[in-house]
Amino acid sequence: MNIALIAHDNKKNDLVQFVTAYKSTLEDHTLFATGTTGLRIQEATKLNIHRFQSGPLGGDQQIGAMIAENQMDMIIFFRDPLTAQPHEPDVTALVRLCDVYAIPLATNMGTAEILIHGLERGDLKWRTIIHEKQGKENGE
Ligand SMILES: O=C(CO)COP(=O)(O)O
Repeated sequence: MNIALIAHDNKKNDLVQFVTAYKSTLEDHTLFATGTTGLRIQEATKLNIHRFQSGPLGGDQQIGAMIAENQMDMIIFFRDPLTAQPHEPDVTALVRLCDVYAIPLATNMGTAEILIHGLERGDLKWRTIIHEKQGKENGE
């Protein structure tokens, strides 16, 4: 599965802690992140992560583009609900695209726990079917 990891500044420590706790699950997947979040996670866990631009510089939009191509299977995005973000429209657009494409999205640790356990027990297998269907439509 392709999984995106994103956290606003006040939530980065929480996400690093979360990814460290579930490293053995997450290392079986292809991980993506916005710039600073990805760096923090890489430094702490040594996981292999494809890093996009920092959020305010377009990282959320780059992840959104992958969603629009149906190439992102799950998003863990620890948002900071108490701090205004200069790129709030990008954040809103990312969340919206998750709804457009029915992509599982956790915006806090409580939901992220549930998504990870769902991932571990195969609840996201339907995404593989979507990818296979998409491949057939593209003649692959
Ligand atoms: O701002 C972000 C998400 O909206 C996260 O970006 P960084 O990971 O670069 O801090």
